[in-house]
Amino acid sequence: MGKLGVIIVAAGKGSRMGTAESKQYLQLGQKPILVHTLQLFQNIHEVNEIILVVGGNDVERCTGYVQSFALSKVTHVLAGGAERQDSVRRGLEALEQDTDWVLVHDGVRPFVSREHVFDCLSKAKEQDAAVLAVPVKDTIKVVDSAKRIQSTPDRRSLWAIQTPQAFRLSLLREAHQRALQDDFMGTDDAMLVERIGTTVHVVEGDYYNIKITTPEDLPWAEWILQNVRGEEQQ
Ligand SMILES: Nc1ccn([C@@H]2O[C@H](COP(=O)(O)OP(=O)(O)OP(=O)(O)O)[C@@H](O)[C@H]2O)c(=O)n1
Ligand SMILES: C[C@](O)(CO)[C@H](O)COP(=O)(O)O
Repeated sequence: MGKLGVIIVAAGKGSRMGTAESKQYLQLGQKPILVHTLQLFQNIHEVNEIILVVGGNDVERCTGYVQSFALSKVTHVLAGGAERQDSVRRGLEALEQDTDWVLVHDGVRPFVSREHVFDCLSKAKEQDAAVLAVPVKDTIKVVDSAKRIQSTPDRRSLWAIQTPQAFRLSLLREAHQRALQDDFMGTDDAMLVERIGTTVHVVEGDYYNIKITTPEDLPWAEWILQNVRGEEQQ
């Protein structure tokens, strides 16, 4: 079976949301967005440990959440880094030594379904590395800096990548170490694993697993909470 650790990254500034309060602390229903996400993983029996990575000024507030929402699996509340990748790396350093598998998940994706978390983890246990994703619905163009279309990739090969991303822990640690050595910065963990030559497998998720990013995501998030995922989150 092997021990399972989860890293929740929530140290971003939320600049695209544009609110005074960073988006992970905005209320969704009765609780901050980040608390919904944490409760989801707290309630998965197979999870042994959760590392929560937050902004340097938010460690105290989040330690308070751990107490008040009885998030007993959160063993560390750490300050993150300048980029998401730096925050994940700090989380990796904190995981217990005997951890075998790790899920990395965005603190601002509160609607991943339990079923898809298990699907992703199962695939990683077979193949070492797996991520949730959905097929893109739009036609995607490659556009240059002068806003001229350069090409149109075949949509059948395009997937929008989500989290969680699941890995054998030793593999993800190596991938982060190599990225650090090479001064490589990626926008997700899969990229770091891909570049060291390991295949990452895609597991189909669903379109409700949004990353709350811009203001129009907020009413959509409230709707998903009320109509789709409300029961699961309590
Ligand atoms: N230095 C960073 C940057 C991002 N994140 C986290 O990574 C996740 C996905 O990032 P994104 O949605 O881009 O969040 P922000 O960086 O906060 O948003 P923005 O780019 O609009 O500033 C979020 O949970 C965010 O808090 C992090 O832990 N550390
Ligand atoms: C990891 C991620 O959520 C997968 O879609 C995404 O890459 C995070 O990117 P961002 O630049 O931090 O929004």
